[in-house]
Amino acid sequence: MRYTTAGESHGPQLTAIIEGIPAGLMVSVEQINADLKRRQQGYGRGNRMKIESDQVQITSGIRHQKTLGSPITLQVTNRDYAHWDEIMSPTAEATAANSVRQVTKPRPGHADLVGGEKYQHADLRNVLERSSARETTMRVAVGSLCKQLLQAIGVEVLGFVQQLGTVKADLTKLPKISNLKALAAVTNASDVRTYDAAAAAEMHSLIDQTKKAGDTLGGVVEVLATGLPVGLGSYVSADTKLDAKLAQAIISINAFKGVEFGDGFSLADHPGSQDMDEIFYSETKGFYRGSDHLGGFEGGMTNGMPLVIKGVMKPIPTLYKPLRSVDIHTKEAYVANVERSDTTAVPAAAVVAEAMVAITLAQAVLAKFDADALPRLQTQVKAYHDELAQY
Ligand SMILES: Cc1cc2nc3c(=O)[nH]c(=O)nc-3n(C[C@H](O)[C@H](O)[C@H](O)COP(=O)(O)O)c2cc1C
Ligand SMILES: C=C(O[C@@H]1CC(C(=O)O)=C[C@@H](OP(=O)(O)O)[C@H]1O)C(=O)O
Repeated sequence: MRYTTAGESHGPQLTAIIEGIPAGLMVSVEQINADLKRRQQGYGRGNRMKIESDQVQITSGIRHQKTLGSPITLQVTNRDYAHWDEIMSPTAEATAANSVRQVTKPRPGHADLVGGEKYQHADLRNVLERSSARETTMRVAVGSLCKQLLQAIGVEVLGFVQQLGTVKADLTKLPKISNLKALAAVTNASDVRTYDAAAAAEMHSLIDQTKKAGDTLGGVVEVLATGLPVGLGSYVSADTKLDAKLAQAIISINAFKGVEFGDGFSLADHPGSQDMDEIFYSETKGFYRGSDHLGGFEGGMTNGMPLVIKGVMKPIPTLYKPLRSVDIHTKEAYVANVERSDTTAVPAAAVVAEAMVAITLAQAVLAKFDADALPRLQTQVKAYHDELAQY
């Protein structure tokens, strides 16, 4: 399964084309729209989210709510384009407004300067329009479809916020990972998308203070996945390791700078006797582990324990109290351009991370089992589970 997205942040629309989803999957458009809404919510976002109301349109690959096996096209309109058509029209000639409103003072931490140098753009708007995380809308739409496919074989995926700025959710309050539905109910009800109400209140006031100061915040998101078949991915070659592919998927999200599996960097704090997940066997469960310090991976393969992956998001680079920069035309020192911006987008990024994990897991499932038709895929997954139960 492969997909691509297209679209500029203030252009007419966003598009995704997905190829390789099996035929016969019932698709809920409501579920895709609900995930798009989850990505739009989140305390600390800027005014753009008041303008947009992301709704997917499906224009190919699905007939009477069921996938056909052919490429699926998803589209989301940018409502803000109505305010930008003179600046962003794909077809009209440039007007005087375009030269007056050129972006020439690159923002430190955004793609502006390097993108301008690399693509020879004199107007850095040509960079920021595509480097904007507006693009993650389509990843969430694709991820929502992938979650529906994964649910059809018993796999659930959920992303939430573990830390916002310096405020950390209390891990001892995390509901049981085996009950992702309960955790989803708690985190979806929170506008900072965390499970710890006391931490959520602190996150709110930190966001308020930071916004007042013209500054921005990053944080840590966590994604869990349950019900995964044992043995997705492989140890045999560097490019078959599924944990490596998941790390790439997380780091591909705008502003993500680090990734951890299970206990992650703190694995270094303990001797091996405390970090390995010991192996047990029972007639009913088969082989199982007593813990999940390694986040569900051994040898680049899923080991049947929940997948636990975390990613760190740096603070938003655009500051209302802008940082020092240099005008690319005059070479004079200035403060950077101020675009309308979020104070923090960690709650939204948790939904994007969930989508990226769902896409990567769906790709692994479709590489291992039948990818033509869902009923055959389901039969194969069941036969595989039955076979492993006899191992
Ligand atoms: C959901 C989401 C919303 C974001 N919103 C903004 C924003 O409003 N302003 C901004 O400067 N960066 C924002 N970012 C981060 C930039 O897109 C990102 O820093 C930029 O593309 C440069 O890429 P890099 O940080 O990965 O190097 C957002 C990121 C995400 C995931
Ligand atoms: C549009 C979205 O996020 C945008 C991501 C973003 C950036 O630089 O990444 C900058 C802002 O764009 P604008 O200047 O239009 O407000 C955010 O709003 C979105 O998430 O849908």
